[in-house]
Amino acid sequence: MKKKREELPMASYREQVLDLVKGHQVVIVSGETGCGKSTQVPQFIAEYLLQGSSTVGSVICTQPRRISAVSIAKRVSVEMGDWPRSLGIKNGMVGYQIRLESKVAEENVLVFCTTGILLRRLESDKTLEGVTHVIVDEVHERTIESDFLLVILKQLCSVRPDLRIILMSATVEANKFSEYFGYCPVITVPGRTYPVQVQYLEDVIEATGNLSELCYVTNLGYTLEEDSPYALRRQRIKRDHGNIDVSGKHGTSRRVRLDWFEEDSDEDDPYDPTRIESKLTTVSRTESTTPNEENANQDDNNNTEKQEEETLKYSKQTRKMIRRIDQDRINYDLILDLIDYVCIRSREQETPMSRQVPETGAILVFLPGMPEIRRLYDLISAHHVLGDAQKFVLIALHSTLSSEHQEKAFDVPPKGMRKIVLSTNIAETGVTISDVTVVIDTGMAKIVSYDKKKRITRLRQMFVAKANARQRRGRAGRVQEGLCFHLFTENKFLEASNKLYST
Ligand SMILES: Nc1ncnc2c1ncn2[C@@H]1O[C@H](COP(=O)(O)OP(=O)(O)OP(=O)(O)O)[C@@H](O)[C@H]1O
Repeated sequence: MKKKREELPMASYREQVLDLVKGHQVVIVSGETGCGKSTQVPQFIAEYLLQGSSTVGSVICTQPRRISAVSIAKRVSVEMGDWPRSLGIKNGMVGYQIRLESKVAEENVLVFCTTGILLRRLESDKTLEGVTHVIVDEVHERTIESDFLLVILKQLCSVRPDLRIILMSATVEANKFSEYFGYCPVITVPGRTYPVQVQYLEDVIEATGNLSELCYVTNLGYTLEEDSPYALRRQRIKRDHGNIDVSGKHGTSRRVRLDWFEEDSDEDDPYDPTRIESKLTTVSRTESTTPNEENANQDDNNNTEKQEEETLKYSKQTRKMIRRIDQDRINYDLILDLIDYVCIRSREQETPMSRQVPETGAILVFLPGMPEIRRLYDLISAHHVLGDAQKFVLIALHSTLSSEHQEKAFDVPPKGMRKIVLSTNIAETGVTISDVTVVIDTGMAKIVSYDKKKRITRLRQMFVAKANARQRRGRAGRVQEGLCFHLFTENKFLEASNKLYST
């Protein structure tokens, strides 16, 4: 455990963090995913307080979600050497507090809580008596609560000059927060994750559909019939010839507009081999970027040429399927087939794809919301093999479920059993489900948006931004190497917005 801590990129920034915190009232730690900011920075401060001659002081670390507050508290408690199950007890160093659940003792030097809990405390304890350090994690998510907390903390700075505030953020937007806090110092820490093999929809279909021509049949066998609910309705294409003059009786003439609708053909045009490829590779590059996103875009640009070449390798059948498939719908048949392939059929084959599939470890499926989780849960439970509760542990992860239920996602099942976690974007950041080796990403999320006309906020199902898709795939490589299936095409990924939405 100690060695693992030392290997995290954050470990070599310990002294720098502590020195800056001593010298400045507000410090920003901007770390890439997996650098260890959520688990390490709170420990650095807590350990510093414990080593000090004075016994006064405590650290509060806020998390945007209940699940991350609890899971990080548990991890940190173990890393700090607390006895098992000593969270929130008198002899323990670490505690946590979330809605309806408080495991905190006065003696705890480090307490994790949700942003809402700290806001509630500030109503009655305006100066945060006894607290010497407040750490606000994932500030880049920009929720109303976290923004509001920053406003209050900024005011508190002048009342409590001894209070130290540490804001932790992904690399995007760190400078904005620094500006808000009078250009306070920012420490930037590189990330660390294990390699994750990425398969897009076209790879999945190529490997599952029509490879007998290429001599390696995978037998996943996913095909999409034209009348499938997951198939696109035939597109109607508007043909417009503009205004034309039409002559009438007695030498009169009239100007009319000539336009009509034609049904788009589902067939690949044999005389125009570039037709499908060009549709598959046309990428809009007009999005605006922030400096921090430029690296990501550079990667995308470098990939474009390679991608154009690679697109040619997909068979006619795959290209036809990609054209037919409706990527805006959750394809439950394909997800079920893929889980079945990962857990069962890939073991029986020797193909390039099956060799990449990890034989053990948990499968994490990203879905947009509770109705979708419920539907897939029912389908898996009714499956002739995956529904066997002796071999598969099925867990739903959603913010409305109790923390007791959410915690089951972190338990590693006994040998021989495989865990399948169906989650919304709450598993996208902040939490580490240590045994995940395979991620299946539908690319969809439900996002709170404000309807100006109706003046209401509502949940809209949207395609995720590039950064979110990267974040999701990274969940397969937190603790070991992994594999990610994105159930959308590489082009859809490249066309996705650069802007990170908040989870
Ligand atoms: N419960 C756990 N079990 C095993 N390893 C863990 C656990 N929690 C964290 N780790 C290890 O510590 C690393 C850092 O985790 P941490 O949550 O601190 O990262 P982070 O930089 O805050 O990233 P993110 O913001 O993406 O969550 C993980 O990548 C993982 O290797």
